[in-house]
Amino acid sequence: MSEQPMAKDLGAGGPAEIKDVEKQDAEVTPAWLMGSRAKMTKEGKSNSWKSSLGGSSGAGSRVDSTGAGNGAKMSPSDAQEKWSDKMRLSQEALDCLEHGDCDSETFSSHSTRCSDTILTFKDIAFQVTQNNGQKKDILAPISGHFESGHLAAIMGPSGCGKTTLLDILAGQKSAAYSGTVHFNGRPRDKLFPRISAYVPQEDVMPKYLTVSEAVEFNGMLKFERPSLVSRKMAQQWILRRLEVLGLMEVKDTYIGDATSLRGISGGQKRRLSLAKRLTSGAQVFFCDEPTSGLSATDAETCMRYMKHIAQFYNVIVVVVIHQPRVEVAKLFDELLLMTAGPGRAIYNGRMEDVVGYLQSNGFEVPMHANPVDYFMDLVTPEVSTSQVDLFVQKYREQMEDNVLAVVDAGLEAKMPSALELLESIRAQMLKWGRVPALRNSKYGVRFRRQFYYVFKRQLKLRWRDRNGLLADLLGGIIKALVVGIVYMRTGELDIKAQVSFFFMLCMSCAIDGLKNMPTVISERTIVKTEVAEVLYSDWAYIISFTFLSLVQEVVVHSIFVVIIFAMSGLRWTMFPSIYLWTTLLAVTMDAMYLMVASVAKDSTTAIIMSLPFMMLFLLFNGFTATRSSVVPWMRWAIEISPVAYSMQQLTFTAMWAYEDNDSLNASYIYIVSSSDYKDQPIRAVAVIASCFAVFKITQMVCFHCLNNIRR
Ligand SMILES: Nc1ncnc2c1ncn2[C@@H]1O[C@H](COP(=O)(O)OP(=O)(O)OP(=O)(O)O)[C@@H](O)[C@H]1O
Repeated sequence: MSEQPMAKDLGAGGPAEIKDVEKQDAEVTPAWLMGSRAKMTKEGKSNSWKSSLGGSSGAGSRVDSTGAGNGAKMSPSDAQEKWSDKMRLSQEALDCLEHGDCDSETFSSHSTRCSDTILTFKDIAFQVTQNNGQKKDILAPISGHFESGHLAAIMGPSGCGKTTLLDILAGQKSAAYSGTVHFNGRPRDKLFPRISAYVPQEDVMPKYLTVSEAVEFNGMLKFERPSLVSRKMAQQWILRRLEVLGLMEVKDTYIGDATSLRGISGGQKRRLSLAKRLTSGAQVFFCDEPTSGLSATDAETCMRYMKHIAQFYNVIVVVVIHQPRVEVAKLFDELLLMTAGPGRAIYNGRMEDVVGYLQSNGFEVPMHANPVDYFMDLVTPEVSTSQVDLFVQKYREQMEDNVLAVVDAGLEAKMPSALELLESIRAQMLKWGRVPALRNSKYGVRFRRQFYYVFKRQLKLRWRDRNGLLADLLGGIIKALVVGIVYMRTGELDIKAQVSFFFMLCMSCAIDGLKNMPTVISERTIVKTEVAEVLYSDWAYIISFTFLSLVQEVVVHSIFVVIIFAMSGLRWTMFPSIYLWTTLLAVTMDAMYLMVASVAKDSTTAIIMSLPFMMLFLLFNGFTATRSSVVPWMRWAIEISPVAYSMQQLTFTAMWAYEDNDSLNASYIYIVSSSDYKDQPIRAVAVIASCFAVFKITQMVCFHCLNNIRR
């Protein structure tokens, strides 16, 4: 059983929505694999080990070098033993590749690799409308073809449209573009995200997750574990990925961030980004500037790992990269070089042929010069030595026809579709026990599982952020003590003191939720990346977040109310009612702040945006501004204000609690009538609950919509 396919194989699962291949004999090669081995190759593109593999193992299938039998016949201990063999063989194959001391036969017999795949794109063009209304071409029609086992670079001057092209190829561009992108000779479909991975330039990850947990999270959401693969076995497999990317020594280290938690280094973060996607079993990797911000040494190490991934797992790796140093440039098999204004191809072929191409066109690369640097200088429009027009013309004359011939053949290729690849992978996985039927969904696992993993991670992250939790709890306690001191023994004082205590209590509860806005804003970036990667539906996050933040809010609020009430000296018979109304008020106002945070671009904007809502509810509180004192056309503000309803119900609570105290009771009756209060608990609950529902639904919908706006 293959290493890389393992990830993939584990990805199949769920209800029998497409076709239940469960009953198929796991040893039988699916029919579509027969005769589909002829992988698209450009002349001279295949390297020796690759062509040798094509014959023996067969493109589109995997070699099971462990010889694991049918899972149904294996006992768990047999499975464990065979799994260990598989891990050992995979380690040997990697060592062999790293040290370069084995021939292609040895390598392919040790390593079990992904199916051969191709990615072909034709006439991709992209335009934007400028502020003055004029159209601007970002990409002129551009075509190309990438193959598995190869590391391909997209290079070019800044702003020439490299990232735009990569985003289009990866299916990450939501803006309209023209042209076609085919995977294995077919248009990409909704299953493409399950076999591809996008490694963004800035990978935001939760700081309180360890390296191995981050990798495991991706793996678990991309595949269903076969019944004989225990959690321990799955973890062994994750550790193999960490080994492949040189992350073993930091496997238990928190990822951290630049400010509050020292975690892994920048280079390790880049590699972790790759390891996460590797675990998802992708067969096509799109990487946007994976070396940006890294030292020259780290950049080289990182690219070497990517080269390993391409070769070891036989996957397509397409990398957007700025001028790499010569050692790094040499690692690439293919180069698509672009120029700017608009983005056009000026070289599309093997990296090792660059020097010859330049030479044949009269440009001798100076001794000791980096050929890529030299070439880039010639095609960067702003540089004085620029020869953009000449190279555009040379490309048309010398390369374009060949490229288009390969592209046209690629578009017509009859190779397995994403569904067929997933089916074959699942068929292999059946050797390791039962695997749920393949799902016709862009998600690897069912919503239930998505929710489970997202919720579990959220819980873990909140628990590990002890400082945050402590600050929240201590903040609540300190606030309660400070306010409690001010209103100490209010129960023994007159109506003025008591009513101002209720008013202050409502105000505190109404503004408390402001502190939660930065959390939602910082987590949003992470969720956006993960949702774009099709790891899970954003509803899994929204529901988890809503539940957990509600619980945390209620716990902190409860501590606050108990302390402050105990210090106030009011009668304990009032407590249930006071607790109920203040809790309803706090969670509703919290929902309002989270709603604003879900649309605001940063914390400052969120605070500014929340001010009008806050002022509306706080000013029209039914006490300082009563139903009879406000202008008639603004009375509606009191009718919808959760603060006003809470204040009203607290006043009634106190009035009944002090029924035996004539002077206090009379004062309360006066307040009730002068404030135009009505004892309407059901209406109060209904209005506050409606506000809560409106805020929550708006928050969820806004979060969902904004999350799905890509670029
Ligand atoms: N959706 C869009 N709307 C407006 N402009 C866009 C959009 N997408 C890309 N562009 C513009 O296209 C141009 C090319 O951007 P892109 O990021 O692809 O370039 P690049 O070659 O990757 O640049 P760099 O190397 O500096 O990262 C930029 O000017 C960018 O602003």
